[in-house]
Amino acid sequence: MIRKPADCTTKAHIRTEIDRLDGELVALLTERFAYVQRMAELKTSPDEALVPERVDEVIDRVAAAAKQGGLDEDLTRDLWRLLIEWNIEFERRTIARRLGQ
Ligand SMILES: C=C(O[C@@H]1C=C(C(=O)O)C=C[C@H]1O)C(=O)O
Repeated sequence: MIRKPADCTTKAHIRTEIDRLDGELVALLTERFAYVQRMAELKTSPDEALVPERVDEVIDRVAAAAKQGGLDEDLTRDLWRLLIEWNIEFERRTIARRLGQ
């Protein structure tokens, strides 16, 4: 049974819910990454990996959603910047390898 934060009366209750949510977050990040992998298949040059306007658009959107939901905006920007930088490097490496570069 899922407990809302206010219904948690022990640290164990809270850790159970955090572990549950971490599992869901990893599943979502895995699903997101599958689209990044597909993007790397569609792009034809490592130079296409970084799309600065798109990076800004994604980060601005998640930061606005975080702010609206009460999550720290700067934390969200930092997390997504790290995630996207990693994805861009992944795309660069994957495309370069495919082209034998
Ligand atoms: C997925 C893309 O490739 C890169 C990865 C992004 C992401 O993880 O959201 C965003 C911009 C791109 O630099 C894309 O071009 O949209």
